[in-house]
Amino acid sequence: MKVMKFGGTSVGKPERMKHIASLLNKQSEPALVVLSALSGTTNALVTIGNNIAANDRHTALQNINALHEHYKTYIRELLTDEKAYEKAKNIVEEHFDFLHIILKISFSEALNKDILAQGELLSTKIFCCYLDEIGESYALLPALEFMTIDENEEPQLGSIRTRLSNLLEQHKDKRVLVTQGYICRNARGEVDNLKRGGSDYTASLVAAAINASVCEIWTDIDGMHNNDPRIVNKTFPIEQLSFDEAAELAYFGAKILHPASIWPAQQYKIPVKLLNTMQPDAKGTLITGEAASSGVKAVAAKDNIYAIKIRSGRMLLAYGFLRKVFEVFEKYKTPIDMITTSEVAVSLTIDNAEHLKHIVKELEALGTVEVDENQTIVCVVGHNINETEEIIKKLFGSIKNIPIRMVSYGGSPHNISLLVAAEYKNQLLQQLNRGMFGLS
Ligand SMILES: Nc1ncnc2c1ncn2[C@@H]1O[C@H](COP(=O)(O)OP(=O)(O)O)[C@@H](O)[C@H]1O
Ligand SMILES: N[C@@H](CC(=O)OP(=O)(O)O)C(=O)O
Repeated sequence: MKVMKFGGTSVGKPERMKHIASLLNKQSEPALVVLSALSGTTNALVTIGNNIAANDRHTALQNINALHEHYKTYIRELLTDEKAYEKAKNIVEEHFDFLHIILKISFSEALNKDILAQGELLSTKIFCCYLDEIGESYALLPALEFMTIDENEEPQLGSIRTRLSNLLEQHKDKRVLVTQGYICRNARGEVDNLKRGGSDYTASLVAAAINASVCEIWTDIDGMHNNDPRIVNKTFPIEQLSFDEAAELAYFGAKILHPASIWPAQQYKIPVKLLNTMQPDAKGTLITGEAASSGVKAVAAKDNIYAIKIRSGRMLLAYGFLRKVFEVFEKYKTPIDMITTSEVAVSLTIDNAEHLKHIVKELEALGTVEVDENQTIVCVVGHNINETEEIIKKLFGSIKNIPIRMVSYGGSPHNISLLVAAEYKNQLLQQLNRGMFGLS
């Protein structure tokens, strides 16, 4: 059995949803289909949750009504068979009734998670109405019955495997199984989620749990490109990546893939394919254990980075200083991305500023602290690039006229990261495209 995950952009329009069904029809093996919410829905639900949290119920109601209209139009365009349409209409009404009820209840984080779950619940149920209409035999496997996370928000792969196997056993005769991405139950049994973009994570967890032949991530582009196509004009798809290379790119901003989705596939040796829903014959990107070639594969950028510099005379010839610095970040559960040190200063970066004030206050006990907001990490990724002199030369030749704030080299043989102020990001991506790939 294979896993096929379709993202928000692949289900965002009725004709695309129809296209998914036609793709399923061509599969030579059974498929477990993971769907995201229609594009824009989760953002809209986040806004509605924020409105309710701020007790602005009037705006929340307006936003709920606008989303409701979107779904009414969507199912009208998707379904022609009256029976399937009536079924979809009842589903849409049921979920929007729920949102209206929530408007009357006092806000809590648990309630917010219920709001956020509506997108994937709606998309999968509506898709199943379309499968009814075209006479496809399928089963809907509710993610809330098998996808669980523990008290540390880590997926419980063992119990996911057991529960999912039981559900699959009940539907052995079906060639199409549908489930929701993103949503899960937490250790308290409440509805929760795998964080924004988490449907990719669902797909790779599910693939690991059922030992799938492949985990296909279907989106609106023909694979992982060598540079960010939203910023750089001339980019091209990469045919093959190792899991390590893909992890670096996903973590450092290549939005096509959620960073957490790498480890389950890597650990259970499930190949991952990134494919284009609207161009299903395009090669896409294959991600497997080993890199098929060396050299630079791609450049990616991660925004909203905070650079923190701690300067202290006490570092001179002292040991234990970095431990004290790290302990502060550990205390506030804030991961560090990049780090560079000199004899009198440590510079590091974080992307989660939730506890920044407290972190700075505690670091001030160790030295003078400076924080620069609005920084971007640009990373260059490729198998063993650190060992290739020619690549290093090209890289540093490409960054002319751009003030580089930090460089991280050697942490992994596959990644060289540069920190720049956000205003230089686009220029740097373009210059690297020219310098590293000869594309302008
Ligand atoms: N290096 C990259 N290669 C391919 N796509 C990228 C890259 N960096 C950013 N993207 C963006 O990722 C988008 C796909 O991700 P996303 O919007 O999350 O899709 P989905 O809705 O299918 O989950 C593409 O449209 C593309 O603009
Ligand atoms: N709908 C969720 C989960 C998700 O993964 O979406 P997408 O596959 O469209 O990135 C979100 O927007 O965060």
